[in-house]
Amino acid sequence: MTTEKLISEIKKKQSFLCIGLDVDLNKIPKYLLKEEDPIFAFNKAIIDATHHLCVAYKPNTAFYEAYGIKGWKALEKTIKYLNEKHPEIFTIADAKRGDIGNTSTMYAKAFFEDLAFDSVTVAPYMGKDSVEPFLAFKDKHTILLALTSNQGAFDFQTKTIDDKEVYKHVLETSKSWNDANRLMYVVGATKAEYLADIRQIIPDSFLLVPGVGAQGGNLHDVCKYGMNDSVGLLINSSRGIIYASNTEDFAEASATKASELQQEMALELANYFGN
Ligand SMILES: O=c1ccn([C@@H]2O[C@H](COP(=O)(O)O)[C@@H](O)[C@H]2O)c(=O)[nH]1
Repeated sequence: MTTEKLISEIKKKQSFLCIGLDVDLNKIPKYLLKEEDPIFAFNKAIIDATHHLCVAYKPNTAFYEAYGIKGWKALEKTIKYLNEKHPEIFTIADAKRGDIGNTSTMYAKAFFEDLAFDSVTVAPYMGKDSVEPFLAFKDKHTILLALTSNQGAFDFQTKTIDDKEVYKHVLETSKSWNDANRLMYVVGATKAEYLADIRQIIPDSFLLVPGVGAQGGNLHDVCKYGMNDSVGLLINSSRGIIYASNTEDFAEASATKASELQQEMALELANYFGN
């Protein structure tokens, strides 16, 4: 999907919500466990109930890999369902990959060609030759970890090298790479106070912002410092939406939570764009 199409969907739906499909079989309603594929049954119900409220879905691959072949099959069915039923929705494989060049190419083939995701998250620490194989896929997006939402972000990402924080090196260096116009960046909602500085370096790039909801990040603060003239934000919530209930009303309850966030987002868009 092109960035222009993503922006037009955001404007149409008045939403820049990304719903995280992080399926834990211990947390889904018990009666779904009787289904042949409980993970897909859960995802399908969540997607059917929420697709009009969000512009992106982000399955974190860990939650599928943990269940072996059955989990991977459920991931395949989920992305196929999204691509067939909702091609207007941006899809993110949250896989945090990146390796030497020929290996990165195989990761990119797995997520872009085989599974047909629109984007994949990639760790930047092996450098340019580990990221450019992902960028070589012309109609796809690579989402580079910049400043993550967890406490461990302070272990390396905010440390300084040559008087500059490591996450700033990631932003500045990567924006000169080939096809950098298709780079997006992960910045945690819990790090909203860094967004003004981040926007100085990458004013135009899209940011994937996890950490609203269960991790306590604040949507208004993210918008205040992170929104740009193209909106420039995809704000993710996973547990806060998909586990709103673990009884038969779980899909309806997820739609209620998603709708609350969508309404907040519509207000933020009105504040910024003045309509
Ligand atoms: O910095 C990061 C990068 C990725 N994540 C992932 O996003 C979701 C957040 O889930 P919640 O349940 O809304 O907390 C999850 O898949 C993380 O692995 C992140 O949280 N922070």
